[in-house]
Amino acid sequence: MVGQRFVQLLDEHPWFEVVSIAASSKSAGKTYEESVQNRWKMSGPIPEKVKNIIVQDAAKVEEVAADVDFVFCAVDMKKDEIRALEEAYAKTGTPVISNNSAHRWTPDVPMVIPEINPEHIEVIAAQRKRLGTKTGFIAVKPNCSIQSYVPALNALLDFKPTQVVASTYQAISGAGKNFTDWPEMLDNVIPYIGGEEEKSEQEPLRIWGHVSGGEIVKASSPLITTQCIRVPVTDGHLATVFVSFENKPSKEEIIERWRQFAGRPQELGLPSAPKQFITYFEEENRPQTKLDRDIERGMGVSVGRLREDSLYDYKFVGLSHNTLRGAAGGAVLIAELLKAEGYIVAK
Ligand SMILES: N[C@@H](CC=O)C(=O)O
Repeated sequence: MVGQRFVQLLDEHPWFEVVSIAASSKSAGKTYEESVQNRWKMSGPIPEKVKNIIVQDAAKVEEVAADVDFVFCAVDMKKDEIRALEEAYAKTGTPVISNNSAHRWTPDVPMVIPEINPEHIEVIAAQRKRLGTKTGFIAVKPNCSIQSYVPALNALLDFKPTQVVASTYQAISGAGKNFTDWPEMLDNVIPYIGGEEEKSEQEPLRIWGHVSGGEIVKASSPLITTQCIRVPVTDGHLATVFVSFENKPSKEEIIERWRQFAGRPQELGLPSAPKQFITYFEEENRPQTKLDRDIERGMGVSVGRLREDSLYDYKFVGLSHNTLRGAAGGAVLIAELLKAEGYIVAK
């Protein structure tokens, strides 16, 4: 599903053109249209420009890499196989922008939300040395769920958040499914998503870490605990968040920080960057998954229901589109940042 989102987002992209699509040997040799037959899950049609591309075998690394300036990677394989595949591409001198979790904790691989930690891409120099390449590297995006609460907390880091409790209400597209292939989700809630709570608690700390000695050193605070729940919606991960601070801000200060928050993508005017990264809703019944997930073409984050709490300092609700900002769109934005900063160049 993320692969399909990439294809959809890259159609008409002002900087990037899809020239090659690679998959397992099972799909190799078919046209892209044949390979996704009956499995196309996007709302629009398959873009004309890619329909007749002959799918290559992703395992034939040298062959695929010869045709491209960089690759996006979203695959369903074992983690050690993904690590090896991505490193093999990087070693051919090809940048890899990955949606997979395999390299999220490799010390010299940057895991980036471009508005939050663009400076982590500096670590690429050390990674290139280790991989023995002047031009290749791997950069990854974090898990989709954290985008529904990390941007809102990031805007408040000056007030030193100490404790965070987040519960995520995650769409079924996060599991690569729709209601046709997952009927069990109709009229149902499943209180378990394998590995999700660990990712949701740990990945924000890596995003808030810093580069030192050619590695990313993760932050030690705030303490984060999460519960991740699968809910019957197609797209959009919503989070309810409780937070306490060392220096408690006023409600007005928080809303002002959210409204003002912009980062490197906005400064550089990157094509996929939302103009307004965080939108605060005053209405007490917003953000709503269905109404607000597409804000800023699915690349913005919505927040609402900010109020004082009886146990923590504040509570609020956050929402982001999991396959746009949280997956393919987030990866395209990373690639745009890396191109603008000179890390991705035409071969
Ligand atoms: N692991 C996530 C993927 C993001 O959409 C999930 O299962 O929802």
